Amino acid sequence: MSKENSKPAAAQEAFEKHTPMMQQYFGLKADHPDSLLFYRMGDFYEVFFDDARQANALLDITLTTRGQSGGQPVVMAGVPVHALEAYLAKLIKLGVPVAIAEQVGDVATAKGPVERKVVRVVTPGTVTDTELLADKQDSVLLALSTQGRNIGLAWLSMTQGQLGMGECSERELAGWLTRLAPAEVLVDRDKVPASLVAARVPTTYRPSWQFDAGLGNRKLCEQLGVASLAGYNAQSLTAAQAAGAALLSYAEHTQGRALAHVQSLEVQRSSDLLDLPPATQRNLELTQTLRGESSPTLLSLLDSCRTGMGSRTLRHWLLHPRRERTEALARHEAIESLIVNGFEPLRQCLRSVSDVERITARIALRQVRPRELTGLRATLQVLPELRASYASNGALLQLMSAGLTPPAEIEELLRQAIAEEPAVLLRDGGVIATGFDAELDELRAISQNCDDFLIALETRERARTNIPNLRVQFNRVHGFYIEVTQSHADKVPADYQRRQTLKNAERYITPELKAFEDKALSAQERALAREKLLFEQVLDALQLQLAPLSLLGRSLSSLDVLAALAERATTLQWCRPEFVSQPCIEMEAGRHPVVEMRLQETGAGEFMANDCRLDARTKLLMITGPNMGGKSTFMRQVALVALLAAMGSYVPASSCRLGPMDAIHTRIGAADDLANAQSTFMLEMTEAAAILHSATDQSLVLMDEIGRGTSTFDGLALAGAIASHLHDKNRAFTLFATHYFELTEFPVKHDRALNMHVSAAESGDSIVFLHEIQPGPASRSYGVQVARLAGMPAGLVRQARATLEALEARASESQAQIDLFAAPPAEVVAEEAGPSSLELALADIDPDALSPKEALDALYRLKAAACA
Ligand SMILES: Nc1ncnc2c1ncn2[C@@H]1O[C@H](COP(=O)(O)OP(=O)(O)OP(=O)(O)O)[C@@H](O)[C@H]1O
Repeated sequence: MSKENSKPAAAQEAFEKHTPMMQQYFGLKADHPDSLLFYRMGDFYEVFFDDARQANALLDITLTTRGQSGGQPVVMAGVPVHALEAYLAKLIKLGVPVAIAEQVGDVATAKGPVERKVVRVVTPGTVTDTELLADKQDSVLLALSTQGRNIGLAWLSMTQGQLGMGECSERELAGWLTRLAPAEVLVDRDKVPASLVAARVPTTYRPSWQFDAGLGNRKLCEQLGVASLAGYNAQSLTAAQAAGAALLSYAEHTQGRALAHVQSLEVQRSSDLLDLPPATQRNLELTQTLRGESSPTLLSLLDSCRTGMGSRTLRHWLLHPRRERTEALARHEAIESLIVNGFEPLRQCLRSVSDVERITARIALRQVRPRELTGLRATLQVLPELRASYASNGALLQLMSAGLTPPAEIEELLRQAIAEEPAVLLRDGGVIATGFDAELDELRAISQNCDDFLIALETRERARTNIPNLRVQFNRVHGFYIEVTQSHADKVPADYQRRQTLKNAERYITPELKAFEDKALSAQERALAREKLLFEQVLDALQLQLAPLSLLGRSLSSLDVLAALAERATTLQWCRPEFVSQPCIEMEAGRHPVVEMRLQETGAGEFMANDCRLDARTKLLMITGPNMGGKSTFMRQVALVALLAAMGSYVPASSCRLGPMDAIHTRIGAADDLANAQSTFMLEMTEAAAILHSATDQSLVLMDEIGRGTSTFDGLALAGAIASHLHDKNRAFTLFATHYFELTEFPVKHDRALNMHVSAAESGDSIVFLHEIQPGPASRSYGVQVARLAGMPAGLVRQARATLEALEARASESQAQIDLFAAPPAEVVAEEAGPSSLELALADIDPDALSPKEALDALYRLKAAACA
C-alpha cells in the first residue's frame, strides 16, 4: 500500500491540495520523520515548515515564506550547496540527523517536479565524511537490546568497516559505554537501560521489531558472507544478535546502500579484557583530563603516531587491554626490535601514508573523492620503501608481512586512471588521467582546441572588419560572442547578429561562432559525463579490492602505533615490562609519565621515581603522609604502569614485573555529581561498594582518602572496615592512601598489609616535599603547614595551630582503645570462643584415610555432635 493510500481521507484531501512539489516533499519527509530533510533545489538545500523552524533555531539561518501550499504559507530556509559540510558538522555535533534529498531525475525531461530521492542520512554514528569526523577518533554506532538481565551490544565503526558484539549485565553497561564511547546509540524505546540515560549519549529510538535475534543472525551472516556465526564464537549471543539486526538495518538505511566494506566481526567478552570501569578511565586521565580536556593525558603523551588511523588504533589498544597477554607480549617484542633496528626510516615513510581505513570505507560507500584516491595511490607507492625500512627486522616482518603487500593492480589502476592532481570534485572535471580513455581524450581535445580557434577567429575578424579592438570572448550565461565598442558600431558586418547590448559595447554572434559554440559546449558536457562514467568504473574495480585495502589499513595503523610506542619508549626512557605467572606488581623507579612531563615542561623540578613491591605476601600498602606529598601520584603511576604493560607498551620504570591482572579499580577524589543527584559522600560510597563487589585477588585497587566525605568518626570507621574487606575478602592488590593516622595500626593486625609513607622534611615553620615513598607510617600530616604554603592569612594559621595542639592533647588523654578493624560482633564472639566441638571433630577427619564404613560412622558422629 502506498503512503498516500494509507492516509485517512481528510489527510489525503489536504495532501492533494498541495502543489506537486510539496507533495513530493511530504512523500520524502514521511519516510524520514525524525531527520531534518534537506531538499535539493538548484544551488540550495531547502528545509520546510517545522524543519525550517528547527534549522532557524539551530543554525541561525533566515526563515522566509514563499507562496502557499495547501492553503498555508510555505515556511522555508535554505543553505547553499557549497556550504553543506559546515552546516552538517554543526548539526551532527548537536546530535541532529539530516536526510539529504538530491535531484536524481533529468531536469530537461521532467514533467512536474524533477524526481528527488533521499540518497543518505547523516547521523552522529554513521557519518563518513572526512570533514565531519575527528581525525583521531572513531565514530561508533552502537545498538543495545535488553533480554531479561542480559544486555546485547552490537556496534559498528562505519569508517573502519569493523563490527563488534558483546553481552553484559546492566551493572557492567556503564563500563562498556565509556570504553566504546559511541557517537550514537540505537535502542528500543520501551527498553531503555538506566545507565544509558545517565551516560547522555545521542540516542535514536528504533521500533521493537527491529531488535530480533533471528533477523540479526541472518543479517550478520549475510553481511559477513558466512553460513553461521559459530566461527566468531557468536552463535549463542542472541541478545547481541538482536542488537545486530537493528544496527545493520539502520546503518544501511542511512547510507542508502549495503555496506560492502564491513567484513569483519570481533566478539568481546568482559572477561577477556582488563576491566577499566568508568571511574578508572576518568581518574587515571587516560583520554581526558578531569576537566574534560584531551591533553595532558596518557593518550596525548603516547600519541606520536604519524597517521590519524594510527592515533585511533592507539586509543583502542589503550582502552581494550586484554587479560591474556600473548598479544601484549608480541607488541613488546616488536617494540624492542624497532628500538634495536631503528624506527626513524619507518616513521619517515609513514608521513606519506593517507588514512587508508577511511578511504576504503568511502570507496565502499561510493563517496570517495578524487584526491582521496590520489592519497591512496601515494600510500601504495610508498609501500616498497616502507617494507624495506624494516626488512631486517624479523619480529616485525612476522607480525606484518601479509597486510602490507596489496595486489599490484590497485596501484596500477589508480596510476593509469586518476590524474596527477585531480580537481577536488568530480563535477569540475579533470579527474581522469589523460591517456586512460581515448574517447575522453578526444572530447577534451575539442574543448581544449577552443583557444586556438578563438584566437584565429579574432585575428581574422579584426582584419575583415577593420576593428582593432574587436574581441572574441566567452561567458557562462551568454556563451561565445564577439564584442565591439560603440565607437566602431558602424563597421559591423551584416552577418553579425546582436546578442546583448552593454553601455559601451555591443556583443554579437556569427553563424560560424554559433556552430563552434555548439560543438565545444557539447564536447565539454560529454567529456564531463564520460569522466563520471569512468570514475564509476574505477570504483567498481576497487570494490573487488576492499578486503586487501581494509587489511592494509589495519596493518599500517598497527605499524604506526608500534613505531610510535618505540619512539616514546626511547625518548622517555621507558623499559620493557616482564610478565610472570606468580601474583605480583613490582616496579623499580616507577614514574607517573604525565606528571613527569609536566614537571619537565614547566621546569618545576625533577620527578622522584619510586619503587612498588606487591606480591602474594604483601597485598595492601597503607600510604600516609602530608597533603601534596605525592600519594595520589604514586598510586596512579602504579596503575598506569600496569595498564601500559597490558596494552603492549613499554613502561616508565627502570624495571617491571607483573603477574596476571583482571581489573584496575580506583576510588580517587570526589567531584559532586549534581547532574545525577548524588552527593559527594554518596558517590564515594557507591563507587567503593562497586569495587568491593567486584575486585578479585588479581585486581589492582586504588583507594584515595576514602571516608573523607563524612564526619571524622563515620569516615574513619568506614575506611577501616573497607580496608579490612579488601584485605580479607577481596584479597586484591590495594594501594590505600589515607589521612587517618589510626589506620597506620592496620598492618599490625593484617599480615598482608604494610605501612608506607611519602616523605617530607620540616624546616622551621615550613615543609619541603621529597615525594619519596618510604616504609613505615608518616609521623604527622602537616595540614597546617600546607595551608600556610597555600597563602592562608598568618593569624588564621596561628589560630589553627593552637587549636590543633589542644585537640591533640585531648585526644591522647582520652584515647579509647577501639579496634577499628574488628569483625562484626557475632563473629567476634564465635572467634573468641575458639573452634566448636563440631569443627574440632571435622578437623580430625582425613577423608582419604577412611574406609567407607569408617566414613559412615564419622558422619553419624558429626550429626550427633551437631544436634547436641
Ligand atoms: N614523585 C614525585 N616527584 C616529583 N613531584 C611529585 C611527585 N609526586 C607528586 N609530585 C608533585 O606533587 C603534587 C601533589 O601530588 P599528589 O596530588 O600526589 O599529593 P597527595 O599526597 O595525594 O596530596 P593530597 O593528600 O592533598 O591529595 C603533584 O601535582 C606533583 O606536582
